[in-house]
Amino acid sequence: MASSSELQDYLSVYGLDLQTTTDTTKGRAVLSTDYHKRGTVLVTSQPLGAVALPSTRPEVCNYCFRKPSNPESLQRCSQCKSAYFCDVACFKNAWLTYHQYVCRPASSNHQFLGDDSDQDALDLEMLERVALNCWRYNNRKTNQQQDAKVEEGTDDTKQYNVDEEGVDVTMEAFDGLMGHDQKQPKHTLQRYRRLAEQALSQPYLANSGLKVEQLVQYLCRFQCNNFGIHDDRLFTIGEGTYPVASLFNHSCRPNAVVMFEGALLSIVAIEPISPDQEVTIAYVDAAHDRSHRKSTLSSKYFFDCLCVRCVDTDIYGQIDTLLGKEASDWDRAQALLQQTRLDDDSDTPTTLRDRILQQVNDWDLLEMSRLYDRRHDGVPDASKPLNLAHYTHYVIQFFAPYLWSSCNLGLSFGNEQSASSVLSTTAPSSRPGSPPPLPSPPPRALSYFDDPLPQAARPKVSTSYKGIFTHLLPIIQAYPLDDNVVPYRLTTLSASTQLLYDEMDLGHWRNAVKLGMYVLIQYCWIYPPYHPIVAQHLLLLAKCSWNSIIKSELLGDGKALEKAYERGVRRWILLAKETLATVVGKQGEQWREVIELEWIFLREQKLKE
Ligand SMILES: C[S@@+](CC[C@H](N)C(=O)[O-])C[C@H]1O[C@@H](n2cnc3c(N)ncnc32)[C@H](O)[C@@H]1O
Repeated sequence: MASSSELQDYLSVYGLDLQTTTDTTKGRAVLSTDYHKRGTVLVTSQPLGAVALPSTRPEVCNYCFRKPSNPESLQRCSQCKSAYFCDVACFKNAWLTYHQYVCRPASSNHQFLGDDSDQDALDLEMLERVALNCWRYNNRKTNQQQDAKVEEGTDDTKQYNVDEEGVDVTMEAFDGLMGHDQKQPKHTLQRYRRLAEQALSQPYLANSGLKVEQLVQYLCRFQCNNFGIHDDRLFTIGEGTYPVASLFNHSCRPNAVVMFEGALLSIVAIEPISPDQEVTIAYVDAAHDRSHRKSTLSSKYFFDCLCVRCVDTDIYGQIDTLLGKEASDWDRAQALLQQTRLDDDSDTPTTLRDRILQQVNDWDLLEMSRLYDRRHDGVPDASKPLNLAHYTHYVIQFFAPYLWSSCNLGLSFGNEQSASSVLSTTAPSSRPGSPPPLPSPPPRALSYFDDPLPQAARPKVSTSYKGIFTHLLPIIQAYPLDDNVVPYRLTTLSASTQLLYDEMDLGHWRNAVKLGMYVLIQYCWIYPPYHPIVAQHLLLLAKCSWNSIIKSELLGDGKALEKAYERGVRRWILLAKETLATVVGKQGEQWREVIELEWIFLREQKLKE
């Protein structure tokens, strides 16, 4: 067994410390010992076991979990016909570590069958993989101890590099994980016992000496600790046991996020973190209502969340009141979206989707921009329900300066500091992988604004989240509401997000821009500005705005509208570049896309001059 300092040594290299709290439910907490900039990779974590979701198997390398842009380039195992690999090297590594044990001829292959919702199949596969690794590790340790006895006087120096996560570190972290075995419901333990017996019936585990109780304990740990593995678009592609990453506690307003490069997990700071501050990640999506978050955290992780967002009196806590109850709203939204339109002759939209779409179709972007322009004193008409268009344009006046100042782009009226120069200083140097050779347009071009929004924007209120919230909450809550489409409710957000993707699929780019702006506002309430979901959404907005320019040119919509989209493209690209570079990194597809879009956009602007 590794001495307890090996894990601590590993964490200390990253400026982190694992401390035991006085709260027995909480257990340990990871505290920072240094000042960490936003974007810093706080720690990396290797999987003890990782399984791809059945639906993603033909697209993901079964060993390294990379997802090539062309899935056809993956090579399929000729025996089981269900595992795909980047190349021979990945196949060999997989074969040596686990695939030789789990690979069965396609005709007898039960394990890989099933769909993503077949939790038993996923749990069983993960259990077998982790059990195999634990068994091999224990064997190796026993052999090493015997060898050490024979070679008396052997040097007892460490066998690992402290800055690399050796297997000793992974195993020490795994051994200490909480499983809340005593709190698991009886039926769950019965299910785990059945899975454990099934795993031990496999020929390669039958003689491992592992016991059913031990495997039941592993399964309890999986429930409270495992991660969904996502690709760089944040789509879940698999599940992994990452013992080192599992040391981090939860907050609904976290200061760090989990990112993946293939199967390698990184914990990345999304806010500056000071010494003695706890590093937290989110176990559940913050875009859920408080009762949903709390019940998931309580049933799956066995704790009552008392984070800053879940504490009533705090400003973040009040956000949940604004977003509304999700359980009923969410169900209603889904039901309404599914509901087919019964009366096709009627002009009155009958589904939530139709109502939102009608508001989006009626939404005059130019008129709204003028009404809520800094030169006018536009506030929504208090006698009418607050619709999506008025809500979005009114609130974005507050959130645009907030995003700008949070992202520290240094753009303001009379301040021509180049965004790229700021980018180069804020981009993390610790991130692996070098940027691809991409065109680099003149930096001043994008940061030059023909209108000096947003820092000079009206209304002049604080650009802090708290300031905006305190100012806006009583105002937007004072408006009468159309019960069917309440702009700030989670129900409306979820329905609008689906509609946004549908409109993009249909090439309705101008509607997509409007919906995208609305969704951005809701994200600003819910996520910190450097959250990867926000970064990804900014890129989407930039793309929709660019496509709207093309469409406007084709349809001859007029210069004013084109200008509005151009301003949008500039802003969203700048923000997307900054946030992507910081939290997602410059090695992925999204970085390439934003740089290419910037290049095309600036070339077009030059041609127009
Ligand atoms: C992934 S582990 C986190 C590391 C854990 N604290 C440890 O010592 O191993 C998840 C467990 O930590 C505890 N936990 C995590 N976040 C918490 C929080 N915000 N409040 C209370 N307990 C928390 C719960 O017991 C949960 O089941």
